[in-house]
Amino acid sequence: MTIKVAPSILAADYLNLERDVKLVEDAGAEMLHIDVMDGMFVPSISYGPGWVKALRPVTKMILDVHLMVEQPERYIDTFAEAGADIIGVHVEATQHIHRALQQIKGHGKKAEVVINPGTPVSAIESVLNMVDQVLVMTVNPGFGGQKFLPETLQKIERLASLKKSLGYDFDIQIDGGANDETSAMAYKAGATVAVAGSYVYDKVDPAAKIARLKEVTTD
Ligand SMILES: O=C(CO)[C@H](O)[C@H](O)COP(=O)(O)O
Repeated sequence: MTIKVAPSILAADYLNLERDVKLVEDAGAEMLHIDVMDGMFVPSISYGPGWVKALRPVTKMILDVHLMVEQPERYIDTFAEAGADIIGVHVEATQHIHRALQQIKGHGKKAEVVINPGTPVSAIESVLNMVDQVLVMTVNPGFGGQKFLPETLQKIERLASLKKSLGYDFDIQIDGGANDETSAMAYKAGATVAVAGSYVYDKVDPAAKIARLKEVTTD
């Protein structure tokens, strides 16, 4: 067993996106992480469903769409139709998290709930039975290249323990500041997927970085 790797295109070269996507796919990444930011829920603005639609035919990787937007239920249908496989919604961004997750599942897509560093696991306990993935933000969302917050490890441990005791089957994903050291710690705590942006794409040899993430998390 190793951690699954989800490179974030936030750190890729947008003018050579197809090349950067194929590079990580060939290196064994299982998912492609697409950070959608609305300039409201988070300060940055990134991309919309057109990007998902453009990416769908160029890769077989799972398209993992992380909606960092206010009232994400307004956009779930559009991203599902664009070709997302997993759609993630923040519990902090909607008054109706249960309905938003139902909406995702209604499209036959995998449903993900996301919590910010300041949000406790208790805020999502009542929906854990209906999700395919829980994303624990390991930085405050909005920007790539931040430092991993080690206090989030306790939440990963708590989720792993709930998953075991309640017999659930969701993935536990980390996002923010993932590198070989922090991914190894998160894997030990129970994380099963690492989103990695700047670690994979910022310097030379993304393929070697992915291999390294797998190496440090091999049981
Ligand atoms: O969700 C995000 C930002 O809100 C990014 O996916 C995340 O920050 C990954 O970037 P890095 O690996 O460079 O920290």
